[in-house]
Amino acid sequence: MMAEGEEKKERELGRKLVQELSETGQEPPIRYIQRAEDRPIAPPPPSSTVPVVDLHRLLQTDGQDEAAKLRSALESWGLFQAIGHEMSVSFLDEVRNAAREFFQLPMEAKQKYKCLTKGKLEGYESDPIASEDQILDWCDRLYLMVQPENGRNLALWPANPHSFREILHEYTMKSRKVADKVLMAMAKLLDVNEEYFTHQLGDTAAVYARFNYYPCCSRPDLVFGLKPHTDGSMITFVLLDKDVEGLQVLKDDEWVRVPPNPHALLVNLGDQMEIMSNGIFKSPVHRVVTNSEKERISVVMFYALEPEKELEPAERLVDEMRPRLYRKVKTKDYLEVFFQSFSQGKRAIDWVKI
Ligand SMILES: O=C(O)CCC(=O)C(=O)O
Ligand SMILES: [Fe+2]
Repeated sequence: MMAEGEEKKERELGRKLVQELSETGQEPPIRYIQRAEDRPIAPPPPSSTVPVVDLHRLLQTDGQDEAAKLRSALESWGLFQAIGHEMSVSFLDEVRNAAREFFQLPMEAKQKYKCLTKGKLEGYESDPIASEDQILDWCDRLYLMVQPENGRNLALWPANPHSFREILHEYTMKSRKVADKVLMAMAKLLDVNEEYFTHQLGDTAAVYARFNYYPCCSRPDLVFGLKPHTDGSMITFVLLDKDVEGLQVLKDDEWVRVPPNPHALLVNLGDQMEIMSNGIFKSPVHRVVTNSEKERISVVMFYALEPEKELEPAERLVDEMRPRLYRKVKTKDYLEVFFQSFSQGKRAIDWVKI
């Protein structure tokens, strides 16, 4: 572990990326070490496995069985592996490879994409520090707004690998189509207007791509790649590493490992959907563990309401039988509380619970 003097020096010189810490092969610095009671312990074999939903089947006229699977997945897990989404494995591999190639560039080449504006989260960096006593995650990331298109900061979009921008654009467009389909199927399940969620997102939705890179860690028993959290989005897509496992989801107080599946896109509900569905659908707590031998990547798309929009349960889902569970807030106010809570390993949703 890092001595106190060394830590002070680090604070003065600026922070190292996790990749640089990993390359030293030393034990993780103290700021990454979880409290004894929070450390990852390998979960026992789970009593259930993450549900898989075939989106192609779901949208066919006889898709009732698949719709029932979707309902159960969203009510009891808050996530599922989507197949039949019409993106080919070779395309998904291109996205994964673009991510991997970016993180493999020399450090000087990546430093260009560091965001220098304080308070802005976009760009290449390690876990942003939001509070003094925050325990840091063993993860570097490249975080980019992809929609609305006029909100893109192209200076932070890597020019290398040379196909990166084109692939990210294509992935953005294709994923959005899938997101709209999933959201329409969800609206149908809830018996609200089929376009309720897609309209709420609309042209102004804030969509961010986050490329996560989890370098090898000599002490996976002490740190998290990502500490337990929920997403602040409405819905999230995670393109998991093709080979290396790491993501776990909390289901009935038990950590369940999410296995890699090269064809699938993991669909994960965020807090905004839990609120909008008045608690019928859940925003699951999940975490990422590290690996001493293998690095891992993931590519995540977060779909969220435009920051000025009001966030509240759909009126149709509030009645005498099901009273309103969350109060109305402005999305940007929610997200501000969300990022603070996230850094401390706390849930923001309690702040809007009635
Ligand atoms: O890397 C993963 O598998 C999940 C990432 C995640 O949960 C996130 O970026 O919010
Ligand atoms: Fe997440």
